[in-house]
Amino acid sequence: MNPTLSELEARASAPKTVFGGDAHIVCDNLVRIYKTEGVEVVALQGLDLVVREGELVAIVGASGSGKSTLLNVLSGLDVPTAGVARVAGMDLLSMTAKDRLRYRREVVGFIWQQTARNLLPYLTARENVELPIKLAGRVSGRAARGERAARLLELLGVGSRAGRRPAELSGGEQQRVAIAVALANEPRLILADEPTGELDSDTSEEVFEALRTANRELGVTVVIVTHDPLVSEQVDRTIGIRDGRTSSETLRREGAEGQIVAEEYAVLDRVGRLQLPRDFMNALDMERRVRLELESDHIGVWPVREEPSDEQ
Ligand SMILES: Nc1ncnc2c1ncn2[C@@H]1O[C@H](COP(=O)(O)OP(=O)(O)OP(=O)(O)O)[C@@H](O)[C@H]1O
Repeated sequence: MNPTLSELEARASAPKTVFGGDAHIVCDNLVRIYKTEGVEVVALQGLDLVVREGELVAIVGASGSGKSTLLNVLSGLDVPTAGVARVAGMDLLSMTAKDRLRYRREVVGFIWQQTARNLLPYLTARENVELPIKLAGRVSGRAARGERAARLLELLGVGSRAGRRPAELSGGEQQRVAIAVALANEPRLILADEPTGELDSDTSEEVFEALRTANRELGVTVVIVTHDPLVSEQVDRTIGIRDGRTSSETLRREGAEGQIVAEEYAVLDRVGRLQLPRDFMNALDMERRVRLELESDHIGVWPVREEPSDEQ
C-alpha cells in the first residue's frame, strides 16, 4: 500500500540516522582521486568504515588496494576528494590548519614500519618517550615526564631497556618503545603502518601483544594497516580492502573448546553492493554477469555462460 501524505511527512521530519553514528572512526563513501600528469587514479572508491572506541582492528589489502591512502587520510596528512571522514567527532575534510595540527599532536599517535623512523637514534628509550610529552607542554616537570615514560615502557615490557639507545635494542624492542612514544600524549587513536613489516614472526607476536596490552589497559583505539593476512590471528576484527573499498571482514572469536575461530564475511554496502572473493569467482569462471536467485534463507549466485550472440 502506498504511504499517505502524513506518513511521508512524518518520515521526512524523523531524525536521520547518520551512517556510523558517533563511532570513533567513520568513513562514509570516501573517495580519493590522485591526478598526475592528466591521469586520474582512484585510490579510494567509496570506502565505508566504522570503528568503535576501544577497538583493535587490522586493515589488510594487497599492494595498491588503498591502505596507505586511507592511513594518510586518518592521520590527517591527506585530505580526501569526497565523502565523510570523522575521527573522535572531528571532521577530517573541513578541519582548519590549526585543528589539523592539534589533531596530529593530541588525538592520534603513529607507529611506522621502519623502526628507525619512530625513534631518535641519539636519545635513550626513556628520552624518546619523554620528548613528545615535553613538546606538548601538558606535563610540567622533568620528574613527572620521566615517571610517565617509565610507566609506559614498563607496561609494554621494555622497562628494563629504558636507558638504552635504539641501536642497543632488538627490532621488536624498538617497536615496543615506538608504541610507548606513540602513547606518550595519551592519544585516543593509534595508527600503525606495517608495524611488524621488518620483523620475524616471533618478534612480530611480541609487538602485537604490546599493541593488545595498550588497547586493553589504556582503552586506546588501535588501527593496524598491513598486507599480511595472518594479522587476522592477532586482532579481533580484520577489515579487508580491495580496489579502494572495504570488501571483507574477518571476526576472531573463541570457540566452545577455547580454540580460536576466524570467520570471514563479505561486506554489503548500503546500496547492496558486495565484492565476491576473487578466488570464488575464478573457481566458477564468473565474469561480468551472474544469475541471482532469492531463496527463503539465502541468495544463490550462479555463473552465466555468455552466448556469442549476446554481445551483438
Ligand atoms: N601520490 C599519488 N599520486 C598518484 N597515485 C597515487 C599516489 N599515491 C597512491 N597512488 C595510487 O593509488 C592507489 C592506491 O595506493 P596506496 O599507496 O594507497 O595502496 P597500498 O595498498 O598502500 O599499497 P602498498 O601496500 O604498496 O603501499 C595505487 O594505484 C597507487 O598507485
